[in-house]
This record gives sequence, C-alpha cells and structure tokens, in this order.
Amino acid sequence: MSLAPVPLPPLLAELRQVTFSYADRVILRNITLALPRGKVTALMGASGGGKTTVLRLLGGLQKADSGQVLFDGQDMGRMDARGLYAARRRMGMLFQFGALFTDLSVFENVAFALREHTDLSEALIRDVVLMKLHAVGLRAARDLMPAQISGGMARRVALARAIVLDPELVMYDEPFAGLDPIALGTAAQLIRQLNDAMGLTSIVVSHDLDETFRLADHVIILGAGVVAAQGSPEQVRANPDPLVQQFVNALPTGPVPFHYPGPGLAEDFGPVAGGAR
Ligand SMILES: Nc1ncnc2c1ncn2[C@@H]1O[C@H](COP(=O)(O)OP(=O)(O)OP(=O)(O)O)[C@@H](O)[C@H]1O
Repeated sequence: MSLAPVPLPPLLAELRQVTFSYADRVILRNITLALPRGKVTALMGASGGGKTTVLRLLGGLQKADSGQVLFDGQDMGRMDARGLYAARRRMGMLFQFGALFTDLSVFENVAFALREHTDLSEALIRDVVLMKLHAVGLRAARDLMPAQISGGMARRVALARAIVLDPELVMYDEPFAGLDPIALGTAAQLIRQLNDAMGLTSIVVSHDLDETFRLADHVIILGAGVVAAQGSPEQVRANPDPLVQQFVNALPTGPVPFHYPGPGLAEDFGPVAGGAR
C-alpha cells in the first residue's frame, strides 16, 4: 500500500489579528495577512505604515501585543529561544540597505553564515558559496572587495548571502532602493527566478509600483496600520477603496496624509492670520 504524500498547508506564514505598538503608539491594528507558499508576495503602502514592522514580526524580531504570527503553522509568539532560532534558520532576510562587511571579499561575505551556523568542510563551503554566487551571476566576482563592485552587484551579493542557508522564506526590505532601471529589472527577475527555482516563498517590501506589481503573485497594501487590500495584482488594482486607489495611482492627495500626525500648526507657531490650522 502506498501512502499519498501529505499536502503542505497552502500558507507558509500568516499574521492573524495582530496588533503591535511601539511604546503607546499603535503601529498595526488587528491586521490579518497571509503569505501563500511558493509565491512572491509584495507588501506595499505609505511610508511609516508598518511594512518593516511586519517583516520584523515574521522574523520573530518583535513580538505582537496580541494576535498570532504563524510560521508553517506554528505560533512564533509561543516559541522559546530555541524554537525561534530554529524558525529563523528557515528564513533569509535582506534588510533595507543590508550592508556587506566591507573588509571581507564577496566570497567571504556569502560564506559568513555558513561558517557561523554550520560545520561544513571548507570544500563544501566553497561549493555552496560558488553555487549561490552563480545563481546571482557573480561567481566570477568572488575575490572582489565590496568597494570594487557597483551598488546593483552589492545588492546581488546580499541576495546570495540571504539564500546561502537554503531558507524557505526570504524577506526583502526595499531590494530596489537606489538601483538604476536596468539593475532594478535584474534584481526583480532574480527574485522571481530564485523563488521559482529554489521553491522559496518570498515577501518583498517595495515602493516601486510598476516593477513590484509585475513581479508579485500576491499584493498586500498596508495603510495607517490596517490592511487596505490584498489579493492578486489585478484584484488590488481594481479595489475601489480610496486609499488603495491613491496608492496604486501614486496620487499625492487622498486618505494618506502628507504630515506626520502631531500638534496643529497653531500649537507650534501660535494663531495664524486667516485661521490656518
Ligand atoms: N524602534 C522603533 N521605536 C519606535 N517607533 C518605531 C521604531 N521603528 C519604527 N517605528 C515607527 O513605526 C512606524 C512604522 O515603521 P516601519 O519601519 O514599520 O514602516 P514602513 O512602512 O516600513 O516605512 P518605510 O516605507 O518608510 O520604510 C513608523 O512611524 C516608525 O516611526
């Protein structure tokens, strides 16, 4: 008798009714979102809306005030230090401007996590590093120092570093920031290729609307601490919510305010002629 394989749950990670605050400032309000397994999810929204905070919660770097952060069906909020460490080993993170170690070569930058977290032989480390560098097109750049490579290449080295331990979930925080259009297109294509070839699940925080909508299978728009929309790129584009429309059409005015919330003008400058507030 042959046993049918047990199907994997369709979601690799989820936030369920999560609320999170820094001190007494609520950043995320009862949000529920899902990362479908094997897909590229884009997390977008206005600056300061809590996107990086979502990544930090998924990575177990912050704890939710309430609600559940599930990774492969397990509640990260209930894990002890050992469980968290094991979960993080299954994740690769490429954080905003994640700098390379400037005094290590490209090769050593990628090898770093292998040396820290495994006891692989030198020969195996070499093979794994060269394989990852090959995947990002930089096998021949192994001996260069970070100062000798372009910004786009550095981003690709950081990508090779993020996938060196064969993670299941890769989190990219603004992987396209500061890249020219060609390097940006290359980075997006790489994220897609690595996701599909390595059977990863990816989440990409990005402000680049066009590239990100092209790249993603699933889009989540965060606005003012809540999920304004989530679904396929087409579903999100068609969502009539004013905040979503302001965002997908890059409109300067709409529900997302220009000013960071705080005291009124009169409070800082005194009464203004004409009654401006
Ligand atoms: N360590 C911290 N302590 C207090 N407040 C913080 C901290 N980190 C972030 N915040 C605040 O939390 C809010 C959400 O920040 P977060 O970095 O998650 O937003 P974001 O959507 O990623 O923004 P951006 O797109 O500009 O990077 C911001 O208003 C920020 O000021």
